[in-house]
Amino acid sequence: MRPLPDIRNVDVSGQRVIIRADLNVPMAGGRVTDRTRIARFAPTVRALTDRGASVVILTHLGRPEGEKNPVYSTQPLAGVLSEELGQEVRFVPDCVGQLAEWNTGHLAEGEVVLLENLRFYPGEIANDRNFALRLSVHGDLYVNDAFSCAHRAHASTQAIAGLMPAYAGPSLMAEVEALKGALESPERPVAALVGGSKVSTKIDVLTNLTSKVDTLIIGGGMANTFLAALGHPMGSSLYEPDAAKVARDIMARAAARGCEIILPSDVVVAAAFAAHADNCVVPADAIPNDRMALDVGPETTARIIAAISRARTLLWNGPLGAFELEPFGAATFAVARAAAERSMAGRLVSIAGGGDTVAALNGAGVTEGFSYVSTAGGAFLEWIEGKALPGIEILTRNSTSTRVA
Ligand SMILES: Nc1ncnc2c1ncn2[C@@H]1O[C@H](COP(=O)(O)OP(=O)(O)OP(=O)(O)O)[C@@H](O)[C@H]1O
Ligand SMILES: O=C(O)[C@H](O)COP(=O)(O)O
Repeated sequence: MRPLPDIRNVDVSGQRVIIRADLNVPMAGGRVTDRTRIARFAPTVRALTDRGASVVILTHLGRPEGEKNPVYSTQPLAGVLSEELGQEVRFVPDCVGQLAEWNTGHLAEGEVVLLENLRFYPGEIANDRNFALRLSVHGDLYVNDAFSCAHRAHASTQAIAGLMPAYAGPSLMAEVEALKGALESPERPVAALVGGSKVSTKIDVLTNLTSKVDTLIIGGGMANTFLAALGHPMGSSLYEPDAAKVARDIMARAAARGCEIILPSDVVVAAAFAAHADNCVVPADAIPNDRMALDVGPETTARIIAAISRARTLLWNGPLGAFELEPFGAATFAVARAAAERSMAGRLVSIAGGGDTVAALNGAGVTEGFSYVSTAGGAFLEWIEGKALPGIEILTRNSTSTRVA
């Protein structure tokens, strides 16, 4: 990979710097429930304001599908970022157009503004050049500090970087360096644990992982999709019916390549997606019609812990269950504790990533026990897979980046 143009080598004094951050943090009831991504990003802003720049922050939050939806407003993030920075971060209730331009056009040195959710506009995900142009007028330089969005070719991660001097931010660079170091020649056997709910955007990654890892442990909504592909009834569980063929192909490839796949043999089912919902443990092939699988069961948890104790490297993205709802975090927390213990005993290199995955490790109180914790989930998986990430590729290709240095 060609070297990334580093914003730390640029004189930013008096410049308006646009930063693409990933402040897509877990939320509940309009409040931030895990601030890891915000806390990791704050030093990037501070380093720029200390050097005389004003800062315009771009981020998405959730998947509002191109429509303005107050549930996904970035406004609550401004307060949390202000606390982390120890400085006011002004929220601007749009990311393009007159109001946004007026705000970003009148920034004093050292001032910081956070714009409204980029994904309120369809042009963001469409990687639309015109939308990127409308974003680019907010500043003189562009910085991408969102490693966890680097797998997305969106207007704010790719198109904009072709329109103005573009640099990598310090936390993006730190993530790349850390993952390169940890994954260049991982100690074998390597186990990957993939769970969570973003089945359709992550399932394809598993195909290539079967040739990179020795054991593939599948949990969460991802596991439900595999169980459904095996023909098991899924009741009202979250799963992706359209991915059945891909799931079957992955299982066939894994068998051909000698990659062991671990799927749940028992699951915790509940009547509703709610904390303390009426629940019980059933075999994974016997989910009742009116129940949903919200966690893997105790037998599966023990099998996963045993598989991790045979591994020398663990790569983990996506919780095993709906961990944010009591008691459906039991498997995730037990596995997290077991992995952290082995890591601290020097028997395992444990690398985990993802917005909710990090929140789950924080919930289990074991983040410090992991060898490395990335903010990235999908991007982390694609990095392991060996794919070029568009948000990083464009920075290395962009010749305009040297103009201001
Ligand atoms: N069995 C399940 N049914 C429904 N939701 C589940 C289940 N298991 C896990 N989840 C949900 O998965 C979500 C997290 O998945 P996700 O793929 O977003 O992980 P992540 O670590 O945040 O990765 P990324 O950073 O890529 O988003 C949690 O909100 C959790 O409730
Ligand atoms: O949480 C993530 O992985 C990033 O913020 C990307 O979110 P997305 O999967 O909705 O693009």
